[in-house]
Amino acid sequence: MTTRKLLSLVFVREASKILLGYKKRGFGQGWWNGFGGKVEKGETIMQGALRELTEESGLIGDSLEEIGLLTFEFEGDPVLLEVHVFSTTKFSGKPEETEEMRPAWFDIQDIPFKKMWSDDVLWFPLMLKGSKFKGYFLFKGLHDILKYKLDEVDKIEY
Ligand SMILES: COc1nc(N)nc2c1ncn2[C@H]1C[C@H](O)[C@@H](COP(=O)(O)OP(=O)(O)OP(=O)(O)O)O1
Repeated sequence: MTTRKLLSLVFVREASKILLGYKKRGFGQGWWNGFGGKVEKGETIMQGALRELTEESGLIGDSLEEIGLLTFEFEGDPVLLEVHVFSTTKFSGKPEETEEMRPAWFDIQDIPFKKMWSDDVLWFPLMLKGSKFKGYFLFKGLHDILKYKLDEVDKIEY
């Protein structure tokens, strides 16, 4: 029987730059990603996204927009990851290194895809051009994508 784990993933944008965090520990350690994590009991996905953004980057987000819904399956693992992707250009504070993440701004022409999850190179172009998207990815191990489906959508519907 499969179960679903809810997670958030937040990207902060400014002009032609995007803020990524280098994951220092845990799932995705050693790779650059947005900021996010598990949605906790009693909080909405949006509340979880805002909390994780602050915990991992020191920034306080404002007006997060949900832009993507990604489902990840890992071969042999009955737990599906349902990752809700958010974007914002509105925030306060300064990015600071935390126990979990080291933030850095990247030009959108210079995103370090070789040091990121292998699905990112497939859906980032949709995010960067301002589209909303839904995707499913089946992984073998942590690197290889066996199959995937990715669609641009008008609206994120659950
Ligand atoms: C499998 O492909 C993935 N690609 C991308 N780009 N991001 C992913 C993928 N799988 C998971 N993620 C994101 C979703 C979350 O933002 C983080 C994982 O969060 P984590 O497991 O670290 O959650 P926390 O609540 O922060 O964990 P702690 O228990 O360490 O606090 O990666």
